[in-house]
Amino acid sequence: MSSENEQRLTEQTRVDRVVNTIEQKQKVLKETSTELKKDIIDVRKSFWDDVTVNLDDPDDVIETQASLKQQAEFLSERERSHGQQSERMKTLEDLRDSPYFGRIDFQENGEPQAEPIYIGISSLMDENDEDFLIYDWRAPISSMYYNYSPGPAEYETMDGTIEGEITLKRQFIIRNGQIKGLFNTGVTIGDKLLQNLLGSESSPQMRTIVSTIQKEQNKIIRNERSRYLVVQGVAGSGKTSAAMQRVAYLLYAHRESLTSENMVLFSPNPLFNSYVATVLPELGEENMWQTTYNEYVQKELGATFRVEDPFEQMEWFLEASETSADQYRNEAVQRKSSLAFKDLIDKYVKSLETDGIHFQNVRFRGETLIDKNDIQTYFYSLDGSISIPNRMDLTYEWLMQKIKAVQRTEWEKLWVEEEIQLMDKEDYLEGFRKLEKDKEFSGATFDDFDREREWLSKRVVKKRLLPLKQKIKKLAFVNVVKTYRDFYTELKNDPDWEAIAEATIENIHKKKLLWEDATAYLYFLDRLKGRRPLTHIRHVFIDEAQDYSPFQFAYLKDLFPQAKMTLLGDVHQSIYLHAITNPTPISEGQEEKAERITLMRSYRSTQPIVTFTSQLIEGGEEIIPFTRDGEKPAYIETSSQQEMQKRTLKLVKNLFTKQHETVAVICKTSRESEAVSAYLSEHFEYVQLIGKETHTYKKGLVVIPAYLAKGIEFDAVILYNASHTHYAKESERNLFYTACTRAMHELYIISNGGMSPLMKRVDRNTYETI
Ligand SMILES: Nc1ncnc2c1ncn2[C@@H]1O[C@H](COP(=O)(O)OP(=O)(O)OP(=O)(O)O)[C@@H](O)[C@H]1O
Repeated sequence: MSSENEQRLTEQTRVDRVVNTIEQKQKVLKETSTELKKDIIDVRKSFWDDVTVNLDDPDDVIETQASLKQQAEFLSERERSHGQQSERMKTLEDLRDSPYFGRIDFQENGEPQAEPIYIGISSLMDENDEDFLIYDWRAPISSMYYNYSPGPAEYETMDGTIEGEITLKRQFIIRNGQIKGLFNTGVTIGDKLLQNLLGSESSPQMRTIVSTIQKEQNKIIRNERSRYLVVQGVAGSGKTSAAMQRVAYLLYAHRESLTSENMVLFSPNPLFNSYVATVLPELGEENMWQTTYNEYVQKELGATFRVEDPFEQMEWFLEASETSADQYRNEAVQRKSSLAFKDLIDKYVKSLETDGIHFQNVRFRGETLIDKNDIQTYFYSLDGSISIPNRMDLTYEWLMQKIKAVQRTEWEKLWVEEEIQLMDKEDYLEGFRKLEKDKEFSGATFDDFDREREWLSKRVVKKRLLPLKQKIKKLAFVNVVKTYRDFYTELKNDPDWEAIAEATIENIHKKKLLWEDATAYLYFLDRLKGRRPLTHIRHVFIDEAQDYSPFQFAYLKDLFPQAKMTLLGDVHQSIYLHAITNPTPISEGQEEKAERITLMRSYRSTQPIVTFTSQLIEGGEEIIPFTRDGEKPAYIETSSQQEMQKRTLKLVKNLFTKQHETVAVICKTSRESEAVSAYLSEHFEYVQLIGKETHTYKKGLVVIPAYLAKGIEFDAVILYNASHTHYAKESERNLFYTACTRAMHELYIISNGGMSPLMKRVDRNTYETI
């Protein structure tokens, strides 16, 4: 038998043993889980039997509450354990299928021999719970698997650095408990496992990469030091993948103190959110709070304004002309995203410390209860050294006192009597019952009709005043919009700002806020009313961070003051107007305290595709393609819209004969996507048109605007209408590049008329013309 076969046999015997242990453990777990489940059902059934309910006097009520609480805690503790057992069961099931993917033999200095360390998605102890059969990929010792080739190696533990030598490094593909592939890696890693994975077809759901994490990516995943970790990585370099595995790593490494509730991920759009949502559950971890910056902004401001979203701004930009209105807006976007603009707001807010904040009348039933001028006078009578938000809180308390006084006089008014008359029977009865109960508790007697009336009147007033009190609590008595408008009225005096300020004021009048104004307004609002920072969040992940303006990033830093931040992006994929020529949070030198990691190796696309796409951008020659063969990208020129559509149709048909899972036709705008989708729908049963609200997509044909394709990937991409008139502007280069880099295996570029100037510097030998 060849030594290779021998190796395989020995390893398979070990796999069999491990699978056996897993099955044993599953059996035990199943038994305890069944018992626990039975327990839970019993507790639920007999819940009230074990609770002493006695409401006779206040002491009894407290005792009853305590007894209820105890019983509920007992139940939820059981349920939690049951939940954990189900999780473990699922992990064991995954391990049974594929127990591990790696092995290193490590000889610690001073030890007589090397110990084999097997690495999988979760740890597993042997039958006696003494030795590790599998180490979790996140365990300190496992870091060597990712960081070293055979030779000297070390890893960090709580007690210091352990040094030694790796004498063997082996990769496995195990499916269904059977070894399908086994590769020993030498000093130079010819990563066969990675080769294998990258060659496979795409999926509408992101995959985990734990078995093939690369050294550079591992630095991102296990980084513990930095307050701000900035990753600049070329398209397809595994930034998002690294971010997701980093979340899993942190949850494991700090499992005593960190849960998924302490983390948030900002994604570029809802589609992306669902694209990555399967990674953590696959790794046995819970998903964190996933949102988009737009979602956050809309939630905060949607009740006050119709806030434009970033995609609308993008559509405007893509179709913008040379008119002066468009030019002004372009200029406004650049200015309003800058930190200099934030400083202007700060300066204005400073002036508001002494004068200028507008307030609203506090009104009740159509009448002014407290005049806005009185509120303003009160506010500015407070000590000027107290911050504006704190003075707002004091004003709130003052207003509540006033409301209390109103409450005392209002109940005698006629409307209250009328409302009691109109009370429907249910309400009346409910009030009456409550009254009876109050009587019981207080021992009071309400024998006469008047006393009952008084009690009901007070209730009516209290109920009616509740919404007003709630509004006051939210500081609705501050007229933020008007105060903000004044800011622009002042700016208008500056000739440089006049046109922009005028246009903004007009929008504010219409209750409209453009995307470039949203952060500025939100920031202004917070400076006036104060916002409680989200201190429970300890890790913030910002994907596609190049799309955030310096102002937006500064806002997020204020919102999450206790958090470490991981920013992932690619300067060449900055597609938003504010970011194309200005610095972004991932540009060099933007965040002084940041640690930067640069990823230059691209994994997504075949070598010919990377060779092609890297010529589209400045400095692209430094991108290192992962060696994976494939067809050269193809350029197709047509002479009419109709022909372009027909050729696209033919291409799609042809691509699906090649067993691709996902084929995307990437258009420039949503309007174009709609038209292409309508055309293709005449010939295909299932065409998925992706819009800004789309949350998921399935395998098959996808038509998508380029700016929504950020972060995701497809087996084959057809870049639609890459004509010289359609992708004409230099400012669209990044969008063009982003679209092309979505392709994993095949890329086609189709145009109507001449080729886009953005392709002019691409070497003709690196693509086919068909
Ligand atoms: N170490 C790895 N092992 C296996 N696959 C990897 C690895 N790193 C990246 N990939 C694969 O490469 C592709 C691109 O990864 P990912 O989407 O994380 O890159 P990205 O840098 O976020 O890309 P972009 O900026 O272009 O959106 C994915 O299919 C991912 O699974």
